[in-house]
Amino acid sequence: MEVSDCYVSAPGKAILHGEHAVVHGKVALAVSLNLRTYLRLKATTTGRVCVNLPNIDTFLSWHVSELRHIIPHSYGKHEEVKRLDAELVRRLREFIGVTNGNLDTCNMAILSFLYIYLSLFGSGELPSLTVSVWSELPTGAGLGSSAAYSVCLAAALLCASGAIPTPLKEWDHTARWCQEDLELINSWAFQGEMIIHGNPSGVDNAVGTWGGMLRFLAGKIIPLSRVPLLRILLTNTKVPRSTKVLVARVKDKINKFPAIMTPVLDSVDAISCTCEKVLSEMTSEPITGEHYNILEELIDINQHHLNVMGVGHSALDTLCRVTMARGLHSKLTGAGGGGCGITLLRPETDSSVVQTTVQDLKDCGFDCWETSIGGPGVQQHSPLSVKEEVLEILNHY
Ligand SMILES: Nc1ncnc2c1ncn2[C@@H]1O[C@H](COP(=O)(O)OP(=O)(O)O)[C@@H](O)[C@H]1O
Ligand SMILES: C[C@@](O)(CCOP(=O)(O)O)CC(=O)O
Ligand SMILES: [Mg+2]
Repeated sequence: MEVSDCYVSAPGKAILHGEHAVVHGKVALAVSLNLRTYLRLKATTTGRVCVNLPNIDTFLSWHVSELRHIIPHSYGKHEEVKRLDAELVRRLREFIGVTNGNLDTCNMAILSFLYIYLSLFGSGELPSLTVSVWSELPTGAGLGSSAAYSVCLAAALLCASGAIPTPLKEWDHTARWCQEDLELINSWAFQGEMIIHGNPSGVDNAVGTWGGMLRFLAGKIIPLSRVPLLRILLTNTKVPRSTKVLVARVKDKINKFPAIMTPVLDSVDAISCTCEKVLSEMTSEPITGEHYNILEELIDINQHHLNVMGVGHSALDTLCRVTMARGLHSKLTGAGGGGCGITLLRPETDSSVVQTTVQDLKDCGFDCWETSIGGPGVQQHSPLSVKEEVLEILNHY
């Protein structure tokens, strides 16, 4: 089978409000970041499928005949599926040697690659190819690296299978797919997220697919086109954590104390809705200090709620305390339990205040940088439009 080579990329995300609550049917507001995951898919004639994941030190390859044995008998073509094929997952776990349900970083990444690859190609000839991925995002830190990875896999493998076209024309540097193709990419990326997260809401892969800022509620995605330019500081506490474990922890808490936890989730929902309303007002009337005061209060209240849900961490408390000492408000973003937090900067926040805050946070051992938000969703690239340092890594394999 002939597959065409391609480069694709997808952005990471920050959740402004609604993480965890969104898994339980509440509203989340999320925005894409200017940090991206890049993937190169190269057709080969070696008869092998090679996966190079330098961020997580994983380099594996199999002969297509080995992979052929994994596919359940009487396997039909899976063009669009909402649920995981449990039999395929079971066989894949057996193949990579994980039977106890405990998946580490490498196994989760490989399982989601093989799942999408075999689902898309399993009913026909398995193509020989090499997939290499490099990300600017920290892995497992709350910025949606799993979703950016899954979106890239879905886009590249769907193109390779011919299910969607490669949108890049000869003269283009970057190109995006039509709405229908994006929906297909998003639904396959969601499958990857199901393997990595267990029970994902779908908000992360939606941001990775469409980019920009969006409101997400029970699978319904509404892009927010009228939003003010927000200045945000991102801090990575570097405390490792797993989204899957944290999502399961919140679920246990809700099951244990439903009467206590339900109002907390409802309150987070109201925070997201209030935030959305304020952001919209900020685009239709002159921005005032009061708008920012409300945004800051919402951040503080939500951070308390996330602590109540059991997804805080002392490093995140340190982040909140250190920034508060400079008059800045922070909350965790993503699954919490460590990982990253966001700090809202006011338009009038002096660059000297930003600099000293960044230094204070670095002195705590954290990574910290001001970020720009709202970058494009999944894209196909010509090699010319991939940053040289990224291209060098992807072309190394
Ligand atoms: N660049 C990458 N290369 C390979 N796998 C990745 C990459 N980025 C993320 N992953 C996969 O996603 C997992 C992290 O997902 P998760 O715990 O949801 O954290 P995050 O907040 O970054 O999405 C990793 O364990 C790995 O399996
Ligand atoms: C906690 C959650 O709301 C977001 C998880 O984001 P991340 O994987 O930590 O980047 C889970 C989800 O929405 O699926
Ligand atoms: Mg994730």
